[in-house]
Amino acid sequence: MNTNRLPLAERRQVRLWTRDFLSASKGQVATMVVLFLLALVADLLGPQLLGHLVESVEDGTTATRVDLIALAFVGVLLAQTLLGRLARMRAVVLGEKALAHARGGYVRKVVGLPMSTVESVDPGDLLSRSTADVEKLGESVRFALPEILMALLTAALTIVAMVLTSPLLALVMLISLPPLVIGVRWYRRRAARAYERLLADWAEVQASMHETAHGAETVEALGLAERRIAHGARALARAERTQRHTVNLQTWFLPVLDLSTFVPLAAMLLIGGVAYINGLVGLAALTAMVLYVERLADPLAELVEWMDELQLGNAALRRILGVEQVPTESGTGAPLPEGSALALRDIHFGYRPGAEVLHGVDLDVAEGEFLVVVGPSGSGKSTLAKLITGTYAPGSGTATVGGVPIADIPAERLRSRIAMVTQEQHIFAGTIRDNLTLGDELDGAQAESDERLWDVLRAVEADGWVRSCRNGLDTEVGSGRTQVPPAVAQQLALARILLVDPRVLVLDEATSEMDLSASRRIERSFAALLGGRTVIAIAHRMDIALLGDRVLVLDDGRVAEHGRHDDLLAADGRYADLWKSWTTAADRSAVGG
Ligand SMILES: Nc1ncnc2c1ncn2[C@@H]1O[C@H](COP(=O)(O)OP(=O)(O)OP(=O)(O)O)[C@@H](O)[C@H]1O
Repeated sequence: MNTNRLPLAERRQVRLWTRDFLSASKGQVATMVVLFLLALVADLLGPQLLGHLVESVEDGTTATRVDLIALAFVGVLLAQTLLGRLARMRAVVLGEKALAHARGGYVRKVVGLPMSTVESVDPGDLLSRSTADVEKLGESVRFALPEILMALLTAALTIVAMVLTSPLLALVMLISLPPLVIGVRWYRRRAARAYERLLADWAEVQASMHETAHGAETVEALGLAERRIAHGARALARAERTQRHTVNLQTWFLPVLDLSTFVPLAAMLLIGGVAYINGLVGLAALTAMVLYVERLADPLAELVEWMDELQLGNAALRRILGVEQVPTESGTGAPLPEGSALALRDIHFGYRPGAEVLHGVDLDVAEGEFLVVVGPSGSGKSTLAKLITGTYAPGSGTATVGGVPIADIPAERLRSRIAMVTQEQHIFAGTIRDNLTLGDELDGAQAESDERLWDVLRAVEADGWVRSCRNGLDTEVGSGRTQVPPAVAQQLALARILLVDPRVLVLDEATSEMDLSASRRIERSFAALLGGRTVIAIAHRMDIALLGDRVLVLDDGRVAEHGRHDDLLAADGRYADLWKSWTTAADRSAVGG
């Protein structure tokens, strides 16, 4: 079982990301803040009007004046509601944009990770970062951010209004500062750690369930159900303990918060009363001040409530951005390969320490040569292919293309040099154009011209089919839309590779479904793809060997023989044995069939 976890982003990285995002959306942020401020100013006018009302009534006023103040109060209330709504809508839009930005970055990074990294990390960790964590971040930016912004602005403006109303009484508020500052600092540090642990614990729960579901057949066959249930229960228990811890932290913090809102209210009534009796403040100012203090309690409570969500979102963002720290490429300054000749020298490789799969492979493939690699199952053919395509770096020895070590070539540059063609022809939901240019979009390159797309479609002989579709290149395919026949799917996959135009092609399993006698069209499409390129075909069927210029025989991770088909047959060695047993089996199945 794999337990490698992706790293967590540094707090500094999260701050940088947030700053970059905010500065890229300056205009929207400014509009949102201004709307919030206007809503708050309207909100703060309320207590002032009520204060005047109280004072006017005490001084003896007319009904008209009371009506006017009441009308102004209603107007202010309406303006506040409208502006508040507009501001929140802006905040939600901005939040969605931030979320899309984070999610897009994560997906771009993950699809660019080397296969060796993807295979070596805990799948639950990888999965939960793109599902549960993105969801947590989403809740945080959609709901917590606007609320916190609103609460902060409310608190700040309320304090400003208090200072303007009565600087003397505003000083009373200082009483609540020490417990508040100490309490928040104490809580924030602990809560941040607890939430990070909580997300990691939930990722483990997800990993455990994923592994059990994924390996259901093995679990069933080996009678591992009880063990897997216990494994899941342990992961859940850990998550539950952490969750309890976070609740525990809150139970300590909330009373401190209550205290820091209750004490100033009591102090304001007391000191304000004394000040009023001594004529230091008027009744209007005192009424407004008491209302302001009471109002401060709400944003403070909101702040704490939503700060938890924000901490959770922050922890999620650290996990999402953490993937950025995984190196996608080795040396970026490697020189460009000259030509496409391959040279492997004394390659040793194993997936795990102490279990070597390739034991000193030497191989030269000339530019434009078509080499077929054959060998018994498990002899290391696919492993050799993965080293040539740079999926894995050799443990020792060197593998070069055009004189440059493959491991030193940055992944996106390597993709346009060496491509792997497999049997899988996935059609993505989208237009035919999207399906052809996938690789370009990932690399951020210029979109291909239609002319070029038709050229490659013609080369693989799929142009007729695309023309027969009503919308041509814009025909929607995949996921229940226009059906793509399997042969065309294969041709589109080959066209995709033609667009990337790699100099070296590694065919792994790609040829296993190829019917040499019947599927002439696919065969011709393949011919268009192979022409002029260096090709290494991993053959799981021996008759593919007939297509190559040369055959290499792998046996137990070593090169047993290499040469032309006829010469190897004449040599009557390992190749001749494989050929004989394959042709006999093929004859038998032909007779049987
Ligand atoms: N991802 C992996 N992790 C660990 N071991 C692996 C991995 N892939 C392959 N192996 C092991 O490496 C050895 C060589 O496997 P490889 O797939 O390269 O052989 P192959 O010749 O392509 O076999 P086949 O013809 O059956 O596909 C086998 O013992 C296999 O179990």
